[in-house]
Amino acid sequence: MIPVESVVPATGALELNILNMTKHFGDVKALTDVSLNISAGGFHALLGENGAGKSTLVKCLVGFYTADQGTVLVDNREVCIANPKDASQLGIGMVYQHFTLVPSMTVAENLVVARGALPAFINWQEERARLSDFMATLPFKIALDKPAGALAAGEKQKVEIIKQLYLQRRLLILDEPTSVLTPDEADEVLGLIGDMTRQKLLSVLIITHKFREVTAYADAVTVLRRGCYAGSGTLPELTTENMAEMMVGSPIAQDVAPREQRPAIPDLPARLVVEQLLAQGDNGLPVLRGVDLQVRPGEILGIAGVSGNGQKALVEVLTGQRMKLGGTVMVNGVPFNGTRQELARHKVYSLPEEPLRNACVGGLSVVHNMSLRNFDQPPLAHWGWINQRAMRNQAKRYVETFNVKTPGIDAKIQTLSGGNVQRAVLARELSHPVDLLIVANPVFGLDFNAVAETHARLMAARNAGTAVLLVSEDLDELLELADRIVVMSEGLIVFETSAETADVRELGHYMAGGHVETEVTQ
Ligand SMILES: Nc1ncnc2c1ncn2[C@@H]1O[C@H](COP(=O)(O)OP(=O)(O)OP(=O)(O)O)[C@@H](O)[C@H]1O
Repeated sequence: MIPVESVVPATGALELNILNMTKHFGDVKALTDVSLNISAGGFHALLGENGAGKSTLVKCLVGFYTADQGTVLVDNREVCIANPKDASQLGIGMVYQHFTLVPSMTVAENLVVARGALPAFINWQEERARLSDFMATLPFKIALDKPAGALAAGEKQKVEIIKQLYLQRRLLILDEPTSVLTPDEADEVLGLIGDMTRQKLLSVLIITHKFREVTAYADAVTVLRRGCYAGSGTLPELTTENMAEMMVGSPIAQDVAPREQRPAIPDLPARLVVEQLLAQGDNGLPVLRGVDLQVRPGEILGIAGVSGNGQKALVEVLTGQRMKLGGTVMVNGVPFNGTRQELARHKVYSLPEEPLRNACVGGLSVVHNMSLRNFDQPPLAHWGWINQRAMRNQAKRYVETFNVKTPGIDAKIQTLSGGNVQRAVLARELSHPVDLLIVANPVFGLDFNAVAETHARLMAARNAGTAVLLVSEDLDELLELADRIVVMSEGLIVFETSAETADVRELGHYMAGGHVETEVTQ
């Protein structure tokens, strides 16, 4: 085996082979004998259902986990990647779903610090000049002097990618990199990376659930199923159906009922009424600046907007996780502050963004997380006594109905794959009669079957009379599911349209910061 230092070549895309990689977590076999080849300059997609082992494979590759077995070849030479530093020395970098920037440092400082091994004295003039030259080679612009914490999610993700390019990576691993980007931003970023692969400057391994991205940018795919190699092939030869079939055996198409077949929205008073809502962000600056909206029973109100425009704070205020500074929130005609009692009384359920962080206790078991909403109520509790068996039975039912892949109901929820955490929270929040449902990016990280299932569940809830507030950065999702769409920009609702007659370009205009000074009507 060649020591890492002697393999590091100058620059240029690297060829990577993973041979027979196996990884266990206790009794869970997350990877079994998986092999994968990425050609130099290849744009390779790694596909698989939630829990198939994709993250485990790339984490083994970058030295975050140690595989139990397996060989990694870089440019046909065997290497040992014992930790992320080894991967970095080989020119292998990773962009995660979550951000790794230091919020209080500027973009320039983040880029320079990422280089590591800094001199005692940093000549900022030189660094700035070098960074400006580098930025001039990129098609998108980011203000180097802005603190990373002040950037919107899409911009942060661009900086994460810029950081990897600045570090002259030879293989870039992208783990669902476009989840927080608009389709245009995604095309911009993937287009740039695609150009670099064609020039043989970079090889790419991308994990994505979006077939559109695979067909538009990848030249090869490897598919995992239940931790095993399930197939591979090249594009454009492989169709979306071929890939879906490899992922699951046979694809399930669960279509959402077309708009015209939906029950009409009952003529009832609004269930959620928000007026002139004000709130501050974590940085003390206004984040909600007078939000007005209403949602009626049997209606889905879609909130469109580029992330970072107050949507997260709105969900937090409505679910009692952030204080409002002014305005009113009424549910079923009475003031509502999102306390646990009020949530239960008015049957308000929610799926916030990043459910592992915002809707779960990571170190608790699946069964306990699934009981967080009702552990102290019948049938799980009587006169203060918690019935463990009832709690376990509820969890087993949820796991089965929502097809949550977990080693068992006693596993810590933080050990489930991202998509399965999402399913577990959906199961908890959607298994009761729901009067008001507040969901933010509900299919983030879900595989295609789970997306169809989740959309069908949201639509079923709407058709059963639930008032649904759906925050989504995915316009297609909003156009498919919502009855009305409003656009949120800089903490305000700036535009409203019926989803049926919505004009995507007009929505895009307001999402990009265009304003209109008209009253929003219901
Ligand atoms: N740290 C861990 N401890 C225990 N089990 C784990 C751990 N990490 C992953 N697993 C298990 O390994 C399996 C593969 O998970 P992994 O996260 O690799 O899937 P994935 O394909 O990336 O899924 P997703 O699309 O949902 O992100 C799952 O059964 C998961 O529960």
